[in-house]
Amino acid sequence: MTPTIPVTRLPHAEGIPLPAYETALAAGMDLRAAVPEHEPMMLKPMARTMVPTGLSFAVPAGFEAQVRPRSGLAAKAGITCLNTPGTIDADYRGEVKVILINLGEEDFIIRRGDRIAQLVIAPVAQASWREVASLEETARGAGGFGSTGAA
Ligand SMILES: O=c1ccn([C@H]2C[C@H](O)[C@@H](COP(=O)(O)OP(=O)(O)OP(=O)(O)O)O2)c(=O)[nH]1
Ligand SMILES: [Mg+2]
Repeated sequence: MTPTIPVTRLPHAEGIPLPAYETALAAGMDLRAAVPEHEPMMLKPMARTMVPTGLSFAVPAGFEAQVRPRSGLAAKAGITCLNTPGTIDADYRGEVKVILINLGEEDFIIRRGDRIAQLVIAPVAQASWREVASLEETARGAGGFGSTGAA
């Protein structure tokens, strides 16, 4: 299924391409920084910031959008999304922002149009609770947190 997402480009995103799949079967569309041309952002080691994308969009009901890190930025510069995966609710109409943190050792510069994160559209379910006295048994039971062994 290929949902179509209504999107508005805010004035500060003028001229920045909409997020796009970079390859035929990519899962994510790269999100670009809508920072002013003359005011790149500087992210010092261990600092975090909210990077504007200049985009507001209406994710269809039954889907969510996830804001995820780009592996290249993580591997090369220690840049990641602090709240990964960021959750964009289907009823959110504000500007989508990317919360980046610099876990590397060098200052990181974010320039206008840089691809800073990626957006994955995923189906999502809303659940309701049915409170019960006890749960059905399973082989795993309460085992977790390494209960099956390390290697
Ligand atoms: O990386 C992100 C994460 C969230 N959002 C926006 C869209 C999302 O629908 C809204 C709320 O996000 P979330 O529920 O994660 O944050 P919250 O702290 O629980 O805020 P709220 O009380 O508004 O739900 O913020 C972003 O723009 N970028
Ligand atoms: Mg919330």
